[in-house]
Amino acid sequence: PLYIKAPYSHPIKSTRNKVISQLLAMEPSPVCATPDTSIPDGDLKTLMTLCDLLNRELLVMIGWAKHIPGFSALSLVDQMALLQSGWMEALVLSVVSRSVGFSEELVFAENLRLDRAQCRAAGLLDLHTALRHLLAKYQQMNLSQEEVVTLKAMALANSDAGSLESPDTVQRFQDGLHEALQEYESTQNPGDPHRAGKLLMTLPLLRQTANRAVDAFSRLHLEGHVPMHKLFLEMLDAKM
Ligand SMILES: CC(=O)c1ccc(Oc2ccc(O)c(C(C)(C)C)c2)cc1
Repeated sequence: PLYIKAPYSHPIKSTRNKVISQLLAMEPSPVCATPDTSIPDGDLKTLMTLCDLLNRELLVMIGWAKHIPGFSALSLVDQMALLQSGWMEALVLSVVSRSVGFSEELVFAENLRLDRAQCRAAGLLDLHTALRHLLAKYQQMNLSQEEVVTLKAMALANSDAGSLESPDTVQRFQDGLHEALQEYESTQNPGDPHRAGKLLMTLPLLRQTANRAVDAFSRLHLEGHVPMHKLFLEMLDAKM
């Protein structure tokens, strides 16, 4: 196990938690922005770069979900239903967890960080405001990487997709993640018996923030100035 100087000089306890170890192992490395150098710098270029980034993040997420313990036990129909309803929450949680170390910016990618003014210039002020509100909450909580990956999986599992083929199997999927979180917190944060509950109580604001992001993109799409990828539009439609 890795030994680093913790405050009380205990070695970092490697989590025996199989589910969380699997989530950590399968966490995809952050997607990088790939600006199209043929487009001159400007707000439209920023938007198109972000759109391309999001499209690749969606593809990565679909591959990631299969590795969440319990997800593959679902029918393909239910797997797609959870992805279509939970994708925005999972992506929002990713960008928020990447941005916690920054006071003003959103870290969409390591090579694409936008502050409030840049977001406003690109027509994303609503998005920036909504994300920073959620970010403030998570900044206070000082989330571990284990907690981030577990919350992302829970956001997908708990995304309240309509018309599931097998609600019982989804419930068991949720229960497995909940049990993993409980076990993790009881061993890693015994000093705060409410920690697991506090994390679950951030999910309503995550849901609200994701819905605000969906609204912002729907407005952007209706304005029609910026091309959007087909997959993104399909996933956006699934949220309407
Ligand atoms: C024009 C267009 O389609 C578009 C514009 C901005 C945009 O910005 C984002 C990029 C990645 C990303 O992960 C997120 C969320 C965190 C909000 C999901 C937003 C995405 C798509």
